Amino acid sequence: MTEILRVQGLRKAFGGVVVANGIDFSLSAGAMHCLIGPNGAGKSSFFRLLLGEHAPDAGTITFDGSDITALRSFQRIRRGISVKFQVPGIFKALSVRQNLEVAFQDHLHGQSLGATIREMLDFTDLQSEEMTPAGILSHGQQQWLEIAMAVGVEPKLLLLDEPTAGMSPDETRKTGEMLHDLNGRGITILAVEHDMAFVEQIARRVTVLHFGSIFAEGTIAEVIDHPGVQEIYLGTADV
Ligand SMILES: Nc1ncnc2c1ncn2[C@@H]1O[C@H](COP(=O)(O)OP(=O)(O)OP(=O)(O)O)[C@@H](O)[C@H]1O
Repeated sequence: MTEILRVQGLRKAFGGVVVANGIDFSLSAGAMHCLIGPNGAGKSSFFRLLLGEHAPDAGTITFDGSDITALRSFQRIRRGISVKFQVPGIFKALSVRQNLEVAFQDHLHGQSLGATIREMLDFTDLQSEEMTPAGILSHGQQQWLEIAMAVGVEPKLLLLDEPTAGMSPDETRKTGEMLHDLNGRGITILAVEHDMAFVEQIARRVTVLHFGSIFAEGTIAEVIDHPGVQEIYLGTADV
């Protein structure tokens, strides 16, 4: 399979805190992959490095065949990387439709803008909430709106930081189905997730990050069976 992402020797420290300690990581195009690890392992920082919000101290990031290490965030987004962070990025006072318009305004215009908004309203089951202020949607609906804002621009790679945090079991299951749908449309997905049932629902392969380093990688069964993985969650393992 074609490789869509390759990270080599990625390193970043904030003073004495090393958030990425020489990460080597790759993703095949079409993958659905989860990144797990204890709190503070560096998962969100890794996303911020991929998106260009943090400049690495060392290492390279190759995306879709090009070295993007020196590119700024907006340039990476234009090349097809989209992200949904943990902190809600919706405008609560604006309607669902206005949120989608804001998210797509740099990429889509006229008929294609209208068509994509309709498609995303259908995809998220938010058709009847089109004019509802986003702030009064349920927590799950707000998360889906944000996913729609991230995917309407047709990314090649979608990064999701804890997409199911705070969701009910039903909302979590539905989110898993949505991600399978997106993956079926050809979008490569990399998700940070704590909920192992959800990881099992969506991921074919899993990478475990610990103290900014890759600790283990494999299928879910391989990772769960890994002797050190249980220990790092209990806080007793060294890298
Ligand atoms: N801008 C920053 N300046 C200083 N320290 C930072 C910065 N960003 C992150 N850190 C620290 O780096 C470490 C990794 O943080 P990060 O948020 O990447 O971990 P995480 O694996 O996503 O954690 P969680 O699962 O709790 O979200 C933490 O100790 C955090 O406090």
